[in-house]
Amino acid sequence: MGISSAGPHCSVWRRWAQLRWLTGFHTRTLAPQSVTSAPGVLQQRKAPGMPTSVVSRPWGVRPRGGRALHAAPSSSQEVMLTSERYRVRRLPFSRVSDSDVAFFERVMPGRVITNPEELKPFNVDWLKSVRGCSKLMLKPQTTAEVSQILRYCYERNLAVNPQGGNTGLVGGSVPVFDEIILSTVLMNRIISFDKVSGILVCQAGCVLEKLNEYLEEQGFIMPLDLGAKGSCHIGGNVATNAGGLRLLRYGSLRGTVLGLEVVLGDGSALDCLASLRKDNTGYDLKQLFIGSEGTLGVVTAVSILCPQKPKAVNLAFLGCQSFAKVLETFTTCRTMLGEILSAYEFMDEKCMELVERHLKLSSPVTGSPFYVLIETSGSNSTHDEEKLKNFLEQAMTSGLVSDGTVATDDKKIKALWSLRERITEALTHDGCVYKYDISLPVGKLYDLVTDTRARLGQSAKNVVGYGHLGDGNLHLNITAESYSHSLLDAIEPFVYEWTARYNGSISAEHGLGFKKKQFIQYSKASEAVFLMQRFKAMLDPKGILNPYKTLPSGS
Ligand SMILES: O=C(O)CC[C@@H](O)C(=O)O
Ligand SMILES: [Zn+2]
Repeated sequence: MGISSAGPHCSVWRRWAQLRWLTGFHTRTLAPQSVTSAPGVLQQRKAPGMPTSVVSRPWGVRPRGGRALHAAPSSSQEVMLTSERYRVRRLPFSRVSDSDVAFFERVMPGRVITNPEELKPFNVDWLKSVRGCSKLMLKPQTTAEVSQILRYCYERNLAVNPQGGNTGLVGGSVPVFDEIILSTVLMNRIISFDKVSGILVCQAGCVLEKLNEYLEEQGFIMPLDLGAKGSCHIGGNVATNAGGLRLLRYGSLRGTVLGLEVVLGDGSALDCLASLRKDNTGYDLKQLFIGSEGTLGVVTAVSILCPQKPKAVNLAFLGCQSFAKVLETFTTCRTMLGEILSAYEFMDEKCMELVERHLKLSSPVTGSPFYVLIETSGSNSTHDEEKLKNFLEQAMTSGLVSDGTVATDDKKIKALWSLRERITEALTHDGCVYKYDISLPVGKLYDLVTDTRARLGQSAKNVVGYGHLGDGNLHLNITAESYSHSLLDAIEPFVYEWTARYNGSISAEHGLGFKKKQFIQYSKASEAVFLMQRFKAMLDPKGILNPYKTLPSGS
């Protein structure tokens, strides 16, 4: 449908959207996977058909009021061991002995996993791209237990891999060799919530979506939302400084996290669990742990500032004929929507093709090379709709947008969001995925996709670009039939050099983990990396915490 026939009036849009909904757009409702059992304890329930050992499946297995859906890709093929695929040498840590296992059994009886079958899913990342061979997983319930574990590991020189929901995309959440997996899965207690200040204090293993559900009941939401919400743990979110879909509105975790409790490499617990908006007493130590990917300490509890739940939410899903129009639409909507703009996401037509082909989702808006998803969240639906209507009128009459649909009801909003949120999942069905999570000046964002596509030609199956345009964050993804060193060599360091040329970041929100750590110098000066290494040596002198991650090896 062209701009002229749609007409610039909002009600026309909505009627037209409803028609589209009836004709082509499907939503699915899945059974809930998680339940709240005792007050304050958020538990996960095994979904039907799921192996007992897998209580969580990342990247949004399940929808709630949220818009996440569906399971991770399954592959019958064994994932290659990280140590075989990449040239990496095991550091001289001790190996877990029977007496170590006996010690842990005494500390946390019944919460010590040594069964190789049970350990399997926790040794492999969600993308099925890296695999460790840990022989031991521990499931502490309290900070005191985490302290006991780390004190012992420190004495014994045993390496530890802290693990939340295992939803990471850079190989940071699984062991590289035989590190002990320290899972936060049973640390899922809400400690307090203050309705006046909106400050939530909870243990690190609370699932993001469960926290959001808990808050919604009280008229609040989490300041963070991402596709993996159904499985990811808040401690893991903090450890990676996850960005997600609400960052444009509520800012990064560096602003919303007010306090942390962390256990250091020698087992000492650091209580910085403040619940204050303002606190200028000395250095802000919690910032060191936000985004440190479990290499400086294990986050055991989080204090976080939560916004009010918006009363009115609207979504517009629009087609644009060029990336220049995507940018101009952003400028226009920022000006015209102002304080109610809560998300501005973009995706190219390849993304939509893959979502349709692999997940059988059909978009109500087709025929454009680019799509944008604009969300407004406010407190007055009449006011918000009026603003959105004016913006849409402007965008359409000026030719910025060539097609589109709007949704105000919850079900349609979720279904539209899933077109964006499920791109990651669709990509995994397309073959082997090479992921790049890049920050760039917004005007350059799509040039990287175009240049990469031209460079790789037929050697890649698909090269797609999407992401959080409002945050200057591109998700460049390349798929191929199978993993190949030569394709990787064609992509890297090309993508990193390109990014550095424009002073971008080679990891906007996913962290460096195992896969990107060797490339840190493209985004950080050597003096900065050196200082990071000194922090690491000070806080984790034996280097037992998440070794082989974040900081470059061999330096
Ligand atoms: O899979 C990716 O590249 C991005 C995942 C996530 O950060 C998203 O924004 O959907
Ligand atoms: Zn993202």
